[in-house]
This record gives sequence, C-alpha cells and structure tokens, in this order.
Amino acid sequence: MLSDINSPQDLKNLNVSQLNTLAKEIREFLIENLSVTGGHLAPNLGVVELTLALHYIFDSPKDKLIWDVGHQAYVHKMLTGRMERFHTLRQYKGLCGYPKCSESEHDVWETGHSSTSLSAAMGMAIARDLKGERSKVVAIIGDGALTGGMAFEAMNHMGHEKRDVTVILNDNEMSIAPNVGALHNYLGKLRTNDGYKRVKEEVESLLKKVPAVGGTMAKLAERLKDGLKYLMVSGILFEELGFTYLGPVDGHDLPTLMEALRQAAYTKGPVLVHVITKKGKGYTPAEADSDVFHGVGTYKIESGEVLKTEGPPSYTSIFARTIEKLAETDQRIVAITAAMPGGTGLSRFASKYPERFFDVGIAEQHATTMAAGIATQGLKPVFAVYSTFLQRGYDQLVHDVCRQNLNVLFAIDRAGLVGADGETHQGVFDIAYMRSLPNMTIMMPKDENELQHMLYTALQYNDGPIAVRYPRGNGEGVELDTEYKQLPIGKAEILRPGSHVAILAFGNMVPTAQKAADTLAMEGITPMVVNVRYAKPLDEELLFTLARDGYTVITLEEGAVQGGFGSAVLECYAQAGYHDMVVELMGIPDYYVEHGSVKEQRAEVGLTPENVAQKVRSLWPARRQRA
Ligand SMILES: Cc1ncc(C[n+]2csc(CCOP(=O)(O)OP(=O)(O)O)c2C)c(N)n1
Ligand SMILES: CC(=O)[C@@H](O)[C@H](O)COP(=O)(O)O
Ligand SMILES: [Mg+2]
Repeated sequence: MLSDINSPQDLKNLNVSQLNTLAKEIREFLIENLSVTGGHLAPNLGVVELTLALHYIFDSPKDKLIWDVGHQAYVHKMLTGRMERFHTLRQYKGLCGYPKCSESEHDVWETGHSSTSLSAAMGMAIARDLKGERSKVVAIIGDGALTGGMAFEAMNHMGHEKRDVTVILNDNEMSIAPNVGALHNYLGKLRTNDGYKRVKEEVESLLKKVPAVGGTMAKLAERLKDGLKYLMVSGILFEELGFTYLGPVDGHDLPTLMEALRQAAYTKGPVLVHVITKKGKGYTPAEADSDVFHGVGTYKIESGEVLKTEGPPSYTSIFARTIEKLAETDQRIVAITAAMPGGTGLSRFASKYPERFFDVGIAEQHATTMAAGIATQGLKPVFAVYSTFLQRGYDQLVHDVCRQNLNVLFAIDRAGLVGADGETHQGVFDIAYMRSLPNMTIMMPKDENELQHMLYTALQYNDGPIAVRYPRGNGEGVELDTEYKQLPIGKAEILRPGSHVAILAFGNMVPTAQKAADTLAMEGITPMVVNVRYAKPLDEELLFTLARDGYTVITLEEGAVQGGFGSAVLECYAQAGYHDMVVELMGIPDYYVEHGSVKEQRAEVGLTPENVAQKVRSLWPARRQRA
C-alpha cells in the first residue's frame, strides 16, 4: 500500500480501512528507518493519522500545509514522493529533517524554530485574499509550540482579521519534556471534560458551606456553574480570540479526524481544531518515553535501547554538574530553560533545586527578560539556551539585559556547527549578534575542563551580562580539575610559543589549531597557537604585542566570519592604527550550512586542521620553507 503512494492524490481513492492499513505501514517504516538514521521519531509517530487526514481532506500544494517546528513532517514527506530518500534523512546532501521548499512543492514553509507557523499562515492568507485566490491555509502547531509568544501574536491578529485560516492544534501534552504552563493546564481541561465535573462538584460543596441567603446563593451557584461550563468546555479562550473551536477530537481516529477537518474546511474565518494525539503512538518505547524518543539516535527496535555514542563527557554534562555543584553554596543561582530541560542538562538541577529552577515553555523572549528581572534583585540567573534559540530573545538581550548591564549568565549550548539539525539550528551567529552589544562579555572554553573554570568565573563576575558558549557533543577527553579557577577577564592563553604566524583559536577551534600545528611542526613550521578564551573583551595587549613583533595573524572560529571574533580583531587593529597588519579570518562563510555531520560541515566550510595548516603554509616566510 505505502509503495503505491507517490502523491497525496493517491490517498483520495482509499477508504478508511485502507487508510488505517496505510497508517500501520507508515509507522512500521518510520520505526525501521529511524532505528538506523535517528531523528524525531516520537513526534512523527504521533501525527500519522493526522497527516493522512490532512492530505485526504485538503489539496496540497494548492492548499498550504504549514508545519510548526517541522520536526514532525516526516509523514508529510513520505506522502509527497520522498519515500525512497528516507535512508538519507538528516545526512549530508540527504533529506532534510525539516520542511525544505527545494525538496518538494508540498513544502511551502521552512521551519526548525518553533511557533512561526501561525504568522506564516496569516501572511499566506492575506496574500491569497489580495490575489483573489481560493485556497485553504492550514497551520499545524503542537501544544509546546503554542507556548511560544509568536503564536499568540498571530492568533490575536487572526481573530482581528477574521480571514479563512485553519489552525490544527496537535495536543499530545508534550513539548520535548512534559509541556508546562497555564495554557497547558487549560488544554488539559478541554481534553478531559471531567475537569468540569470535578470543579462543578467542588463549587457545589463550597457553596453548601456558605449560609443561604434566600434564593440568591442558589441563583449564584447556578450562574457560576454555567459560567464554568462555558469557560471550560467550549474552548472559550480560542472562541474569545475570534476562532471557531472544533474539538477536542481523537487524533488517531481517521473518520472523526476527517470529519473535523472537513468541517474546518467549510467554516468561515479562523478555525482551531483541537486534536488529541499520543506522542510516540504505536511504538511502546517511544510512547513510554517520548522525551528520549523526541529526537533520538540509533536504537534497537525490539528493546527500544538507544545506542549511546561512546566518548568523553559532553559539554552539556559538564555544564550541568558544574552549575549543580556551585548552586550548593551559591544561593543566588537560579536556572532557567525555555522548554529544553533535557537538552540543556538542567533536569537534575530541577529535581535538586526545584525552587530555583524555571522552565518557561518555548518562550526565550520571556526567559531572557525574566532573567533580567531576577538579576535586578541581586540573584544570579543562569539562562541555559541553545545558541540558535537565543536568537528568539535578541531584543530582550539588547534592551533589557545588556543596556541595563544586568548580571545574567547565558549558558549557550550547541554553539557552533550542530550537525544533523542543519541550517535552522547552527549555533554560528551568536558571536556576531552578541559582540556588538555594549557591556557583553563572551567566553568559550578550549575543552570541557576549561568550561568548568569559565562557568565558575562567570558566576563570580558581577559587572554585567556574560555568555559562556560551548559546542554540542562530547568534550576533548581531558582530565577535569577538582578545584575551580577564576580566569582573568579578557585574557587569552598562549598554548604554543611560535614565530611569524599566530593562530588565534576561539573555543572548540583550539584542538583544530593544535592538530594543524602538530602537522606543521614536522615540516619545520612553528606558528604560535593562542587559546583566545574571549571574543569580547579582546586581549588587546596580546594583539598589539603580536603587531609590534611582526606576526601575521589567523583568527579561527566556528562562527560566522561576518561580525565574528575575527572581525573584532580586524576592527581592533584598524582602530589602533595597525593598518599594515595581515589578518586572515577563518570561520563560517556567508551562507547557511545545511545538515550533515559536523565533520562534513567543517570540511565544507574549510575548518579542518589541514585547512588551517594550509593557511599557515601560505603565510609562512618563503625563505624559511626552502630551508
Ligand atoms: C524557538 C525554539 N525553541 C526551542 C525549540 C526546541 N524544540 C523543538 S521541538 C520542541 C517541542 C515542541 O513541542 P510541540 O510543539 O508540542 O511538538 P511535539 O514534539 O509535541 O509534536 C522544542 C522545545 C525550537 N525548535 N524552537
Ligand atoms: C526539533 C528541535 O528543535 C529539537 O528537537 C532539536 O533537534 C534538539 O537538538 P539536540 O539534538 O541538539 O538537542
Ligand atoms: Mg506536543
């Protein structure tokens, strides 16, 4: 059955029983293929029937299906002619793990970051109406993504515009971890009307305790119960925002789903269909632990055992253990995550210090400014956030944190190339987007041992905002000091004295520079290797010494060249009048690096030890090379 589906049109001739058979085959395909490639298994297992129903009722690509986050679009890709490419999922030059317009006309909106689908849908609906076209615009957003502020901005506008737009709320009670927030609780009440019954009984028992004053109390009780019923059972929140609320419907029951989508398709104005699904549906290990199987590596199908990559502790785990340790004695520390407790390593902190841990949902803007608020009261907020997701809180970083010079520690994880998530998740812009901000300090360690010292230093630092950035994945396998050291702010570390050429390596590029220097040493070429440590403030004393001693400088960073650390060095020399200084910048070129392994991505952008060695050779004095 599945192999007969080459386009969504092929679905339209199937009956419900055939569609259910297809759903079973899709699940088997996902479980089988992702056990080898890895990927976002649980989210996709949860939307099999929903995706089938969407493509059955709507007419993609004329009708626009817009996936929020987009990690749950594998089934959509399977139904739109990309089955045979699934063995290349999230691999270099292979199938992207998110919607990708260049892959298919059915991918109408590219995502990777959460909560953008409703704004995009609003835009497409406005354009449709202005062009006099008649198509449906459908956004599919999860309950986690709905906690993102952008989603509310869009809903507010949708209700104002009253244009025909359908929002499918895929409610599985999960973000990556269990979803959080008052909205989540509200959705829970909508999911199970028992809530209404329970509250009704509580109200009744409460009112029984109040001395009756004539019939007034009885009337009040009735009105209160009616109000509660209206408030809790009919999706009033969405109705008051101007939506027609349909649901909740069982997101795994095809006839019900299709009827609800059909009704939505014929309803004028904004419609929200509340679909209840199970994340990981159909694969017991994923149903049992959809956090682990949200984004999973390779696993054994029979047991669900996820195959761990061996190696040194991850940078994330070193961050986690350091913050937990320091929080034992430093009561100022407050840890914050935006719906990523697992990914940022804060889950254990949350159970050890629940009163000092806050998961705000997918709300990086709120998290950043909330951290600023906490800092104004003398505490030390630590916002653990992926580099790419901090982009969502940029104005808050500028306007609330840096401008007010507040003591917020940004623990920036996934800094640098991230691999399989690709262009929407690369952590390569934060050096540039933070460097131009007055009062900001930016650090990156050369290895996991130095990470713990940088975190300690950043926690002792009370002169404003400070960012410690560290890469995805394992450390370098170095020994961990048992005592934390306070590092001098703005001072670099010369790892290898050398001559003629100085390689200024930032953070995780230090091992790359060291490997290049090892190769070059065998050729009698001995450049200086510097562990830069800070992209801001620069170690100007070192830079001016290098200038005075006639060095050529190579800057090396796993970040955008434009506006990055290297640019800062260039600016420094120019502003100090060293106009004849030769500075070669090595970093991420001016384009978005697509998915693949980090190794493949580094080779593509020229950040390998051989690339660095080649650069040094090209700058090495010719006479020395001949000798
Ligand atoms: C701005 C932003 N912050 C964080 C993330 C990381 N992230 C990816 S999926 C996800 C949870 C999404 O939950 P939901 O929308 O309910 O989808 P589900 O996985 O439950 O299908 C998060 C937090 C992101 N993609 N974008
Ligand atoms: C879809 C999404 O944005 C997250 O699931 C992200 O893929 C997690 O990245 P890590 O695997 O680096 O934690
Ligand atoms: Mg969810």
